[in-house]
Order: sequence, then structure tokens, then C-alpha cells
Amino acid sequence: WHRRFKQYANFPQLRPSFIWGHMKTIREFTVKNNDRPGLHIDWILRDMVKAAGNPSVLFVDTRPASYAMAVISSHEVAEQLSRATKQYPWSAPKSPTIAELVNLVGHQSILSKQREEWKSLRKQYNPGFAPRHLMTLLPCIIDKTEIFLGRLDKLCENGESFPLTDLIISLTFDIIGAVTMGIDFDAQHPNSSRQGEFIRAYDQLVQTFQGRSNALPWWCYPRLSLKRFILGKKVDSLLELMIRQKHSEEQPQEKRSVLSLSLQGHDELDEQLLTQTIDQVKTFLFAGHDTTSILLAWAFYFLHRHPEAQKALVSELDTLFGPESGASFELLKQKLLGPGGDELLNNMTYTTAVIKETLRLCPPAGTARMAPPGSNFVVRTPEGQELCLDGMILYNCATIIQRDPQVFGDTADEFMPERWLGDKSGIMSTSNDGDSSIEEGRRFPASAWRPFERGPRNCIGQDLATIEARVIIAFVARTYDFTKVGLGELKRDEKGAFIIEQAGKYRVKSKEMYNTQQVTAKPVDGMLMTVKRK
Ligand code: HEM
Repeated sequence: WHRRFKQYANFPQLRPSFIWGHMKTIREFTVKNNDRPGLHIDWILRDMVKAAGNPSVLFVDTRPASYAMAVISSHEVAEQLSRATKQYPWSAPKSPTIAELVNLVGHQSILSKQREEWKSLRKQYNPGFAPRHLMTLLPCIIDKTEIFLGRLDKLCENGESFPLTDLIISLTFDIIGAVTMGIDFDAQHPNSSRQGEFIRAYDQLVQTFQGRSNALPWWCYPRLSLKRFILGKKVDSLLELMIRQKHSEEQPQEKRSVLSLSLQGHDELDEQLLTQTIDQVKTFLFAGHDTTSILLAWAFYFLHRHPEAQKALVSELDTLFGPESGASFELLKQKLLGPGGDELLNNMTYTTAVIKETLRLCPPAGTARMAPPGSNFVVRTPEGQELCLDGMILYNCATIIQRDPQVFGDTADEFMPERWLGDKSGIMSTSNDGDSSIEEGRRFPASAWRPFERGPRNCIGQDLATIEARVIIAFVARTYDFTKVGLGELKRDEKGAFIIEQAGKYRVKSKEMYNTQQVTAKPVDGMLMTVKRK
């Protein structure tokens, strides 16, 4: 109890219980939100931070079930964790809670490795994410998008509602499968029972994470953990077969795929290389499809809800690609793959602002770090307090940070892509490490937008994700109209028209959409929609 009531006693916090720390508080705040079952932990933490008077660091004690935690809700403090420092040249160490994902990403994953081991992996895979190389992936992205459009057309014909996130997950999985391994997983096969064994096993594995907090240890749910373990092993053995096959091919075509980069320079595929490769491939497959699909599902919902944003987006696409390309897949494909295609993509400023604003409001992922006990890792809060974070899990809560009214003003909770338009310095850039001030050409401090996190351990796939998102939006936004069904459905007046409320958005019929936890933050009902051709 010394630790509970002495070590972190000076930290801003809600009143802890003698035995359960803040576990009971979390439960109380969860119950207060029981009209939103399965609500993502970020929203519970947001309420707790508000109740504590909005401190930039909130102490949340989840011992004995897990660790003591510092919830970071200020971009200035978040930046002190993610930047390179003398003490931590590659930013503060990753949190041990990442071990919960071991069946999904493996023990050797680039996500969890530290120091030199991580650095050499990052160096190994960087060439696969260089901007010039990414542009060579455009034909593949477009081919897979064509299959997706075919699936949307079928849904237009039958008028049935469907979870948009699932449909996009199959698309982004097909893309990342091709990019990572040079393999066509055919995840978009219309008949799911005829999909390959790998896709089915993988899907079952991901399902075991539904509705679970990643912060609790495996022994809190032993049966589920066993199921995860078995499915994880099955996925590994299927990947092993594919990797062996690729290794035996004389000349891999995709020289910069994650798989080729893993095997480069190795004639022998020994056990160590095999395990290492399986783990990296698994990591990229997961990190590379799930988050991007969440981004797109929310982006289409926001556009459905915000008619002015939808109009501005369509107008940009018409201006850049020509209005006739809105109804013709081939024409748009030619423009994107023809000379100047990359420039057109780069000029999709409004589309990029839509992506940026979606990721601000609904960040699919975040980062958790840990300051080892005795490391004397001290941060300075904007309030001028110095806090030693030793022994704590440090959670940069992007959902809170990116909705900070001190940065984004009264409209912090509103979807307003325009807010990014005056921002001249590299609209998606997360590379100016360590800077939490407002530099020239920016309207907001760079560190206040961190869906890909920042610093040396920022997301390696961020440019790929935004290229994918731009291409998919370009093909979809002028051809299809999505309509939300169920939660977050829009209200109509007696003439059947949607009703505008303040901030230029349509009013919802009853309850707002929200995110739930499934490793990442996913729309609770999978974003149930119907779709029509315009
Ligand atoms: C909208 C899409 C995406 C979002 C929001 C996102 C977000 C993030 C975040 C927050 C991190 C830091 C995680 C941590 O510190 O634990 C991260 C790391 C990572 N992401 Fe992404 N990501 C996206 C897309 C992708 C894609 C497309 C790929 C792969 C092709 C990818 C691969 C990775 C990898 C390998 C890391 C670990 C990097 C390292 O530690 O060096 N991500 N991502």
C-alpha cells in the first residue's frame, strides 16, 4: 500500500479504493455509459479525465489486475514520450501490455521490439515503404478496389444492409496481402465459406479479441486465451507453408515486399529466420489492414452525415479528374495510372483533409509505453508540474488529445475538414519529432494530431494507408451513396428529407455511433449501411 498511497500520491487522480485502486472507478464510469455497451476504454478515460478537472496526466491505478497507468491527455506531454531523447534515443520503451497481442503479431514483432533490435528491423523494412516504391503499388490497389466496387454494385441491387467495416476489411486485407507477401488472399471472395483456410483461421483469431481490453493479463480469461493460442498456431503453420513456397521461388517478383525484405540475403531458411519472418509478416498483415478499414468506414459515415463536406469532396474530385471520371472506373484508373497520376493524388487536398479529420476524431490505434522502475523518467506538464512516471504504463490517449478544446476550440468534437486547409506544411506529416509548438504554416501544433503516433516509432505504413484511402475514396465517393442503418441513422422530416442541425451536419434519429474495442477502436455495429448508386 506504500506504492498505492505514497509513490503516485502527488499525481492528479480520482479517489482510489484501498484494495482496488481505480478498478472500481473504471467500473462506475463504465456503468454510467451503459447506454453504449462495449464502449471503447478511451471514452471511459475521457469521462474520468473530465471528472478529475482535465489534468494533462491522470493517474489510473489498475493494480492488482494490471499496472499503474498514466493517461496522457495533453499533446505536450505525449510528445515527451514519443520523441527521441538522450535517455531513450528511440523514444520511451514500449509497454509490456503489448504481450496480449502475441498470438496476433508474434514474439519477434517490430511492434514490440526495443532498442537496436527494433532499429535494425525498421531499417530492413523502410525500403518497402519509401514513397517512390509505394506509387508502384497503385495498380494493385486499384485492381483490388475494382473487386470491392463490384461487391458494392451487388449490394446496390439487393438493397440489403451490410457492415461496411467488414466489406472494407476484406479489401484492405487483399491489398496488404499483396503488398506484404505478394499473395492474393482473395479475402473479397463473395462466398465466405469458399475463402481460403488462412483467411478463415485469421478471421477467427481476430474475433477472439472482440470487446476485450488489451490491458488485462491472459489469466483473466483462460479459455479464450487457449483458443487464441490454438488459432495463433494454426495461422503460423499456414504462413509457414506460404513462406517456404516463396523462399523456394528463384526470383521473387516483389523485391520490396515485407516477405522478400525479410528473406533477402538468406539462402537457408532456418528455424530462427522462419519464426522471425512469420512474426513480421503477421504484424504487417494485421497493422496494415485493420486500421485503414476503420478509417474508411468512419470517413464514409462522416461524409454521409455532412452534406457540405460531401459536396466539397465531389467538387475536388471532379476538378482534378474530370466530372466524367465519376461514373467511369476505367477513366479514373487511366488518370491515376497515367503520367502525372502521382501529382493528382498529391493534389487531393480536400480528400486528405477528410482523412485527417476522420483520424483526428476516430483514431483507430494509439501507443502505450512504460517507464521502467528506477529509470527516473520525468515529464513536465503544461501546468508546470514535474512528474516521475517510473513503473507506470504510459498511455497517449489520442481520442482525448485530438479533441482538446484548448487546441481545436469549440468545434473540437465536430467534423470539419476545412480546419486543415490552411495548414501548409505537409498535411499528413508526423515527422517533425519533438515539436509541440505552432510553427510557420501550421494552424495547430503538429503534435496535437497523432493517429499514426510520432517520433522514431511512428507508423511505418502511414503513407501507404493514406494512398489507399485517397484511391478508394476517389473511386467510391462520386458513384455510391451510403445510408446508415440502426445506430447513428439519420432522422428524416415528414417529406423524407434529412434534417440539418448546427455545425452543418444531419441530425441522427436516436443515438450516435461510437467505437468499441477489438484490439483497435472499431465502429460498434461494423458501420451498418445500405448503399445505392447515385
Ligand atoms: C489508418 C491507418 C493506420 C493507423 C491509424 C496506424 C496507426 C499506428 C500507430 C498508432 C502506431 C504506433 C503503435 C505503437 O506505438 O504501439 C503504428 C505503428 C505501426 N504501424 Fe500503423 N497505422 C495504420 C496503417 C498501417 C499500415 C497500412 C501498415 C503496414 C503496411 C502499418 C504498420 C505499422 C507498423 C509495422 C508499426 C510499428 C512501427 C514501429 O514500431 O517501428 N500501419 N501504426
